[in-house]
Amino acid sequence: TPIPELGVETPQPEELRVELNPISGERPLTAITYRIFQERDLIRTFSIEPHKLLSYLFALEDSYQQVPYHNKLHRADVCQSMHVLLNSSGIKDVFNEFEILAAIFAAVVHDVHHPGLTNPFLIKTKSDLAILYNNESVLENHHIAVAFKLLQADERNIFSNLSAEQMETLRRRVVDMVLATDMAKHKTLLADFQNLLEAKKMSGNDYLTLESYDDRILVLKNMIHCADLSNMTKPLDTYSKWIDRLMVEFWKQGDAERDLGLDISPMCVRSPTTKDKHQIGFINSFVHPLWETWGSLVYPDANTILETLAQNREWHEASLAALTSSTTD
Ligand SMILES: COc1ccc(-c2ccn(C[C@@H](O)CN3CCOCC3)n2)cc1OC1CCCC1
Repeated sequence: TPIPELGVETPQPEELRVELNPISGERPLTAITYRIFQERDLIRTFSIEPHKLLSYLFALEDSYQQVPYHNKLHRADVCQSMHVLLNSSGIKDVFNEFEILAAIFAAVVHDVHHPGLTNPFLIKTKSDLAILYNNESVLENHHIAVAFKLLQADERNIFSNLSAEQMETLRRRVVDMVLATDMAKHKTLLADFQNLLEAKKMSGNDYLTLESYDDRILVLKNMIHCADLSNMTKPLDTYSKWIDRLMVEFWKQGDAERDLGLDISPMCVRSPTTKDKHQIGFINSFVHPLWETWGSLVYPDANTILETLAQNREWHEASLAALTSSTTD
């Protein structure tokens, strides 16, 4: 039976549509994720009970701390970006529905209940989370634990119709992908990705064939990492809104560091040039190398993304030049 467009059968679709509209405004994560699950037919394929999916997504939306950037909007953004990346040319037929379920789920839970603080801050302040996770991928471990804890309630267990073995593999994939969003893993993750693509190029196949679990999850790890670092590849007006949110979050951490008599993290210093300088540095060090590698995998699908990334970097360089010239006048 086809899944009704609004998720549930109703004799008054118009009234329900009116009801649901404000939800998509207040509940962007639920609206986007539910739609993606529907479009990818995941609800039917895995016999997910719609009311359980809504309960779980509502719980995810409500399980967050009031932080300006790492909140449900960012999660919705990463989920939507993941949805698009999964359709990239050259890989759209590579992954099966189990991997797609795991990838969308990982994106939607990847930073649930984020405190708006960085791993280094949590570690140097000897926070409960750092003690609990022994300084190792502290936030990422927390997000995974919260995501699976929420699943334990029967009315939220969207995977109740998966076999034990299917659930075990899904959990493994989700843990692997969310842990891969830890920036501390970036260099290794990208190097492994580049080695894989080099090896595939040597094999001469003009399309990607991925046999082992390790190769397949390596591409998915880089995909969620790309989705997580996709703000800089978006049109400038969207990108600059993300920057403003993130800077408020980082400046608040900087204030906490000062109040605690700790060194203020470089990115958390309130100064007009901080924004541009660090964006340029972050794009050069992390974002461009990653997206350039992704672009070689899905060539030519990411060309527009790479052009937008270059334009955004130039915008920062121009505003930095304007700022520094005005201050030196
Ligand atoms: C719009 O600008 C940015 C947008 C995003 C990021 C950024 C940094 C790390 N990440 C990824 C983590 O948040 C991964 N999280 C951790 C917690 O666990 C889950 C996964 N994202 C950095 C950005 O700018 C830089 C920082 C200040 C200036 C340059």
